[in-house]
This record gives sequence, C-alpha cells and structure tokens, in this order.
Amino acid sequence: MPRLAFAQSFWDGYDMLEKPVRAGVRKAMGKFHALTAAELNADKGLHLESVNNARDPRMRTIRVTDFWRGVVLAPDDGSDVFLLVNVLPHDDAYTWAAKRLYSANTATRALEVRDAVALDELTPLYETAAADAPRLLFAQVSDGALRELGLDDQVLRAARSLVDKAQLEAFSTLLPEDQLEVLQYLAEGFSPEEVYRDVVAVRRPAGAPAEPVEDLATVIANTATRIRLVTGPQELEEVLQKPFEAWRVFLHPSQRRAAYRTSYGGPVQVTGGPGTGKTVAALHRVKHLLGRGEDGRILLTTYTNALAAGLREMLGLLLDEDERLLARVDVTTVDACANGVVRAKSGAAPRPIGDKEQRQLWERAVKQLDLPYTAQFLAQEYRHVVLGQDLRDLDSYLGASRRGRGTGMGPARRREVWSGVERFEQFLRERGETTHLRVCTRAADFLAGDPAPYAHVVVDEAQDLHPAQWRVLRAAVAPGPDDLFITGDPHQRIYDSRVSLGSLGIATAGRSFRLRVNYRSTEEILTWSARLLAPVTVDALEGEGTDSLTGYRSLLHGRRPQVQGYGTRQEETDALVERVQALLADGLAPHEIGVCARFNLALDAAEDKLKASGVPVLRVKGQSAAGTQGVRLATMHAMKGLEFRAVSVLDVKEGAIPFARAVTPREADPLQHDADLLRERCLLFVACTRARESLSVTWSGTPSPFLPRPA
Ligand SMILES: Nc1ncnc2c1ncn2[C@@H]1O[C@H](COP(=O)(O)OP(=O)(O)OP(=O)(O)O)[C@@H](O)[C@H]1O
Repeated sequence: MPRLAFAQSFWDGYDMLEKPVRAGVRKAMGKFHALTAAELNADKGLHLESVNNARDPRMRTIRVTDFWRGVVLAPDDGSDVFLLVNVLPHDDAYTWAAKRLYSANTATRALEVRDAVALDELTPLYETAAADAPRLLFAQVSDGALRELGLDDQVLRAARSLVDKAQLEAFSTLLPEDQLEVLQYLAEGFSPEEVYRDVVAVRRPAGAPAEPVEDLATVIANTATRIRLVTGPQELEEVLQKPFEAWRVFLHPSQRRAAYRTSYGGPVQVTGGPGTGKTVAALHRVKHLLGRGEDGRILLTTYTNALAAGLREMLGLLLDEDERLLARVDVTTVDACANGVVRAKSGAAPRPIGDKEQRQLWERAVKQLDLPYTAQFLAQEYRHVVLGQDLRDLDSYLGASRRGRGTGMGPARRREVWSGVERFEQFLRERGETTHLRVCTRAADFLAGDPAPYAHVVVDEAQDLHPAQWRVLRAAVAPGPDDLFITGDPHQRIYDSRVSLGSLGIATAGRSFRLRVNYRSTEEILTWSARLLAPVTVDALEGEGTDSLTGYRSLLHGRRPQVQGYGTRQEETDALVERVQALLADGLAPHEIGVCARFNLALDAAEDKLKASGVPVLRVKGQSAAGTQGVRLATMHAMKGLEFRAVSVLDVKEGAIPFARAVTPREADPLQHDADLLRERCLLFVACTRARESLSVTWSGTPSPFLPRPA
C-alpha cells in the first residue's frame, strides 16, 4: 500500500476550509490507505491526474469535491509516499501546481518547494536592475560557499541579482524554504560558517551519505519540520478530525534541537524575541522528558497564574490529554509552588500581601522611625538588595555589595535602612502576613533540608523571576543532568527583577540556544516594534552581558502598523470603534481582536464606546474563559502571553508611557530611574508584539517619547 504525508502548506489553509471540503479531503485521503498504487491511479472518484505544463512532472491533482482539488506530489522513483501539498478551488489548484517545483536540498537533504515560473520571470528583471547597482546583497559570499549551504543554480542566480534585504523579502514567497533561510541569515550579516551550523547542520540527517539520496520517500523522511507522515487510517482520522495546531508537530530545527536533545549536562537556556516559539520549545521539552521512561516528577512553571493556565491547556493538547503523563507534571507559578511547600511543611497557609499594602507598611515604618528615605526607596532596597541577596541580618547587609543601586550607602545609613527593614518585617509578623518573595525564601529553606521533589524543572518567561524565586527552583531539583530548562526573553522584562543566574548555582554556559524565527507576527509588525528598543541595550537572561535581537525575523508579511495621534481621547476612542468594526466586517471574530492600554482608565472609555456601538467586549483580568466571545480589553501587563490577529494599543502618550509615577526620579537613584524607564519601554514592546496580522498604536495629545520617529 502507498503511504501518505501532509506538507505544512496544506495545513496552513486546512482550518479555513468549509466542512464539505474537509470531508472531501478525508474521503480522498482514506483511499491512499485502502488502495494499491495501481488502484489509486484507476480510481474514478479520486481522479488522480497529472497537470499540464507542470514544472514538476510528479505533480498530480485529485478530486476533493465538485469545485475543489487537492494537489499531490506522486513518487516516480519506485518509492511509495504520496505527499498532499495543497487544497484549492479547481482553477487555482491547476495554476498553483503548474508553477511549483519540489526538489531535495543538497545540503539539508530536505524537500523544498519554489515558484519556479515566477523565479524564471523575475530574475532577469532584477539582474538588469542590479547591473548598475553599487553593491550587491551577497557580494561578500563566494559561489562555492553558497553552494556548500545548499543553493542550487536557479536560486544562486536569483540571489546574485539582489541588491538589498527588501528585495530578498520580495522573493521570499518564491524561494525554496531552507535556501531562503540561508540567504536571510547571510543578509543579516552571519558568516557562512555560522549559517552552516545554525541552519544546515541542524537539519541535515545524522550520517547523511556524501551523495544525496534522491528518492521521494527518503527526502520526505528528511523533512520532519515541514512534512508529517501518517502511518495508518486511525492516525489519518485523528489528524484530520482534531483542530490542527502546527506547533504540536512542525518544530523549527532550532526548536527541535533544543527541546529534543536526549540529555544535557546541566541547566539549559533558550532565548529569543517575542513569538519565536520559546513556550512551544519548553512544552516539547516536557514531552521529551516524560518520554524517557523515568517516573520522576516535572515542574513546569512560569510567572503569572494566567500564563500557567495557558501552559496547562497547551500541555494537555501536546500530550493528547494523556492523564497518566499529565499526572507527572505540576504546572504552576513559582509563587504558588513556594506557597504549597510552606503550607505543607509548616501546616499553615502563608498570607502574602500585595504591592499596595506593602507600600503602606513601608510608609508607616518611615514615619514611625522618622527615616530620611521614601517608602519607594526602602521597598526597592529590600527587594533588590536584601531579598535579592538573601541577607538575613545587619552584619550581612553592612558587608553586602549594592551593585545595580545608584546611591552610595555608608555603614551609618545602612543601619538606618536596616532598622526600617526590621520594622517592616515586624509589622508583617504582627499581622500574621508576609510577602510572596518572603514565602519563596522560606520555601527554599524548607526544600534545602529535604530530597528535591522534582526530577526536572522547566521554566517559561524566566526573564521576570526574582532571585528569591530562582532559589526555590534551584532547591526544587538536584543539580545535575537535565535539572533546569529555562526559556525567556530579556527584551520582555516587565517586572523589576535582576538576577545573575550563575551566582544562584544555575550556570548555562555552553548550553544556550537562541530562536530567531518569529511565528506569530508579520515582519512589518516586528520591524516596527523592534525599533522601540533600538535606543537601549538589555541585560542578558543569565544576568551577565547584554542581549540583542540580531537576526530576529518573521516569514509572514502584511500591512504596516497604523501609528496615529488624535486631538482628544474621545476622537481616539471613536477611531478605535471604527477600526474594530472594520476588522469585524473583514471576518475577524471578536475574540481575535485585542485592545490594550497602560491603565484601566483608558480601557474603561474604550469599553463604554465599544459596548454602546454593539460590539461585545470582555475585560481580561487574570484568566478569561477561552472561547468566550468578545473583543479582549487588557492592560499591557495582562497582555503578556496572549496573542491576537489584531491589536490596538491605546493611550500611548506622554505621561502614560512611561507612566511618570512608576519611574523613580533620577535624583533619587539614577540607575533605578534608567531601569524603570527600560521596563516601561519593554512593556510597550510586549504589548505591540502580541499582534499577529494587524497593529495600531494611537494616542491623544503628545505622543510617548518611546515611539520611533516616522522612518
Ligand atoms: N514550530 C512552530 N510551528 C508553527 N507555529 C509555531 C511554532 N512555534 C511556535 N508557533 C506559534 O507561534 C506563536 C508564538 O509561540 P510561543 O508563544 O511559543 O512564542 P514565545 O517565544 O514563547 O513568545 P513570547 O515570548 O512573545 O511569549 C504561537 O502562536 C505558536 O503556536
């Protein structure tokens, strides 16, 4: 019997197909598992036929319904795998199929597809234009190096005609996938050796023979990142019935390399810009660890309850709701985990208070002791120095380094501060209350005395964790192989945390991965959003050195973000209502639209106006039930971890972003001032990078100073 495989190009459009067409696909595909190759060719209903004037002689179409056709690549070399590559209306299917050419990449050995007709037509035009260009995009790279990286004749010629990155982008939908990625990395300034390591070597099958094997079945087997082979009728039924989410199957090689390495000698770190699939990599790592046949427990953890709820749901999907496996994983925030440890060990549930109440206690301490510091200063000193370094008495505080704090403090002043700390802690004791970070400190103490409860810990959104939280995680798993798998993006640090992972016993040197391909947003949204961060540098995830977004890019394209100021909030809100109505008229579901602002106040006005115009809305606070209809309204902080087809960021004006009250005055502490500004900037970056297809950024009055000047 022949075998059947599905290309990612087919899945991309599958969700959009109407029910009868999907039923047609299921019926047609079923025949590939039921009939022999000869019977398939003869089957009247399937009507497997070749395509006139096709660039690829293996192209066939099959009948799905009266009006829809499937496009199939049929083996002509005696191998037995048929590949479904697309499902389109009748005429489109023939046009699409005639232009496409599938080939095996000589370096990665994977199957790629190009629009051979368009490349033949366009390349000579670009060559003519390039003849007078002062510089060509790939002038620095030799033909030999390009061929080593898998470029073939047609792509090499096209590449030689390009003068800049914009032209490469214009070619991006025409070029074969792996060769395109090679060119994109080279265009970003990576050396051929780096590109070989990061793009080619990770895809090339281990032990690939020197001469490529060309039969279709082998090449398909080499393309796990874009093609799914289905082994039998039951699997076929499952993959076509269930809502299909590409991230469950088609990992980017850099995701796969990080998530599925059999074992690591110690902690691993995976970084990457927004939407590069870090969460997906973390989830697949959990799946890999569960598949190793041990019975140890796994902690999968993140920053907020809403994010943890999202992780729990995705893990269920990835593991096919297998209760036996899911029972081995605790998915929770670090704070909740610490709370559980303290509750179990002390017999009493800790009662942590929030930031606002803590500030009131600091204010009382300042007043009672008549201290020459603000409550804000003491709270920050407590967070970054005392809890950050786990200082438990005056002597340790007197001897501590205050790196990162922007004011000098001699012993006399430190004594004063310490008296404030003691008073604050006394208030907490008297009230029978505590703070989340103090719960973490206690939990780490309890854990240190016992065997570690987890065999593996997987951490998402690691950039926002405080050292006290890291101490819980460090104590929750014994140091050793596969102890910690950490994913995060330092450009999305939106809580005031500074860590040096090495000093906390979490050294990731030699075990660091970087993801660069964004799966969420269009290139237009990414490029605009990345400019928000262009004026600043951010500290690396592990706390040593800096991080950058070099090479960060998307394969998707769309409209440029709309960036627009208005005279008044009223006008801004009216424009929002119009935009949302236009998106709904375009066919977006309400829950696919997100509206966000720095403050709830700006959202209140938007909510009233949207409701008054009959648009359903839902305020996101913590978790909101998935699937509930309504345009989502959230503060920028609550946007973390979410994504929408369209996002409107409101009220991006002076005084709101950065929010003046959230920024320490420069005179009080210049370093904290800079850190606060950076955090506010990152917050805007996080909000904008939640958008998949469409982003609008608006304000009334004077725009935020963070907004890039028009290009
Ligand atoms: N290999 C993949 N194939 C298809 N889609 C993917 C893949 N990896 C990730 N995605 C999709 O890209 C989007 C972003 O993925 P994910 O949330 O894992 O990124 P992230 O790096 O954690 O993002 P952020 O840092 O912004 O939270 C999601 O919609 C996810 O389903």
